[in-house]
Amino acid sequence: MTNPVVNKTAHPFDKARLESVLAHRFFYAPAFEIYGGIAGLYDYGPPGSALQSNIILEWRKHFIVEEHMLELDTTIMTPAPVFETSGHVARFADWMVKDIKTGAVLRADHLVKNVLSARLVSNKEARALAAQPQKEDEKAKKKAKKDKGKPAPVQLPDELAAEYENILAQLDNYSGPELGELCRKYNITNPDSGNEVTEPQQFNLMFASSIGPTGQHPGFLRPETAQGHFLNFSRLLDYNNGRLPFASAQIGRSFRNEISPRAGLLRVREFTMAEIEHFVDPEDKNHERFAEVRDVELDLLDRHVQQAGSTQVSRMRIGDAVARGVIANETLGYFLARIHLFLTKIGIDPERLRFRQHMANEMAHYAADCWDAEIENSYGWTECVGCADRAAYDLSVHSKKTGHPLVVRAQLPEPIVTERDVAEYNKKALGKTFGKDLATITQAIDAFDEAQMVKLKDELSHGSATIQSPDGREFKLTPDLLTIERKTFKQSTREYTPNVIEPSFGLGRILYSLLEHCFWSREQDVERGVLSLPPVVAPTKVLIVPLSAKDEFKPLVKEISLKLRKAGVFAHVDDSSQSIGKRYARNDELGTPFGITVDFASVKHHTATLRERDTTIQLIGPADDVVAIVTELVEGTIDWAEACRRLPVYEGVQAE
Ligand SMILES: Nc1ncnc2c1ncn2[C@@H]1O[C@H](COP(=O)(O)OP(=O)(O)OP(=O)(O)O)[C@@H](O)[C@H]1O
Repeated sequence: MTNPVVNKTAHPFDKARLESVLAHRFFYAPAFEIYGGIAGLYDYGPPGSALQSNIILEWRKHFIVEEHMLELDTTIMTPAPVFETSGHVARFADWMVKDIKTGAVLRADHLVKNVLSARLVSNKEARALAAQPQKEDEKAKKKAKKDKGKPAPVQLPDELAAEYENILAQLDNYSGPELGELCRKYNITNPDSGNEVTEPQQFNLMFASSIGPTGQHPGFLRPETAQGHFLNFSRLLDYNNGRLPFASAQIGRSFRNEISPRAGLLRVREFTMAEIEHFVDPEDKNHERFAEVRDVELDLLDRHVQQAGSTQVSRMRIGDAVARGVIANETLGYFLARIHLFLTKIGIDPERLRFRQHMANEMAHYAADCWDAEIENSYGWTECVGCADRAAYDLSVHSKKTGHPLVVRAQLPEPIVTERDVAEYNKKALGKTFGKDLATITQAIDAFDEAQMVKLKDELSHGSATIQSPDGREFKLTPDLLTIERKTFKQSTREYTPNVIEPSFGLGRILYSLLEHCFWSREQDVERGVLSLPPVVAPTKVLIVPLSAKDEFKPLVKEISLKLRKAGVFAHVDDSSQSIGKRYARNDELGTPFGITVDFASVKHHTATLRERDTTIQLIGPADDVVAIVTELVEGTIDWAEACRRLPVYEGVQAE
């Protein structure tokens, strides 16, 4: 028997139904609800927390354990100078506009996107309507009734629709003033009120605070975990025996004062991130394990395609994408492939996953290349993981600011021997002639390049030379004060600032997209929602269902529970008075992949039935075999088809 096929597309995805399941089963809910709630803050309930923990567990295995990454847990509260140096105080901002009458605040790029997308949808509807002969049948009447009060769709001229498509394809490439121009040019107003909006202004997204009772030390809640990695670079390097490349990893909370958080978990003000900083030699960005992922195929949307106004992806092997220069280097390509493998392993639909390259204006000025893993959900394509080659920016700025060298000293395989002219000073004579300007003179000469040194040597050989200090003063030098000698230098180490490749995951966005991708309704009953979460992330792996709460079932239920616990399988006993069918239905909504039923026959023969969530097929076997098989299913060492080969199908009816 192969894996039985389940028709998950029998009913179109029903978002309202999913939302009701998520609220009803308490996956997550608005925080502080009984105080009226605050936009962008959510609490996770038992299944949501367990799902997030399981995603994190898998993330740790897939990245930290598999790649020997150095795990960190750095502070959230950060003194202001850190973010002044990193550029966040000046630049970690979004463009916002205000409704000129109501004062309502909107994010400028989201406003343009929402209004133009809505106009394109309306245009499509109008064209479809114009192409159809007007029918007065029951269906048309019903639709007219449903649409009552809705504005009639508006058809756009072809060129205007094409302009809108082009703008939307490269929306992230516009600056604030350009977004303002778009609002004026295309008459974009606040959709809630119809009022005009102000010119875009920058709004910094960091939550400001102060550290200590005096208020003397301003601080911020971190908007990402990255700075904690950079500031600890020297210690990490030391921990790694001074060797590169290596990666640090951190899972923790970040905070962003988003302008108008909407779209549930997709745009919140406090969220969990999982970030990796992979430190690499700028002269060698090849990756030791690249061959392992060379054949992984990704849907890529490169910047040239977007800048030409298209969103057409190309499916490419990661090996080819790096070889053709579509992706800047092997290390970046390696991580894109590993991100793809992780997301699909936890249940993201590969057909709804793409990698979009940042356009020129969108990318930070220091970044060498940047790709976002975007997942399609009912809100559209959503960035869930950013993956950037940040070059040497972060380590360089912190090192410059603090004077602490954040560099690597690598032993060269062969020492480099060079010859150069250097100044030999007669410091006694120089001090006598120039007094406290001695240091100014020697520093100016030591900073000379080769050509300047040759010129100085030549002039001195003719009797005297005049040099200029950085503050513009001139000093006349003679051969008794200094000579220029040719010297040989041997360099056996190389000092450099590493480059950083940074994959940065937002767990809430991944978790929500996963819930959408896994949700469907049973063909025979639209009310019966199912979350087909893979066992690896499912909150509960096995539901144990005795026929009733009667004492006679208890010993076997206890025995099976204990054996599963010993095997490390998270199981839950439901001995409530509801029918078995209802108990299974509840657990289908919670995403529990397997059920073990204990009935009178089980007690008598020491057997149990094993039910699979998606197919609802039940197998029967000795209780110990069922425990062993379900353990393997949960660990992913066998699939359901293999379980069906090992145990006979149960033909009874008790469970559904
Ligand atoms: N407000 C938010 N709510 C939830 N997740 C977020 C939020 N902002 C960022 N993330 C997550 O953190 C990841 C890395 O953050 P990054 O700074 O690259 O996002 P961003 O480019 O600022 O996102 P956006 O453009 O959508 O605001 C994102 O890919 C996303 O998964």
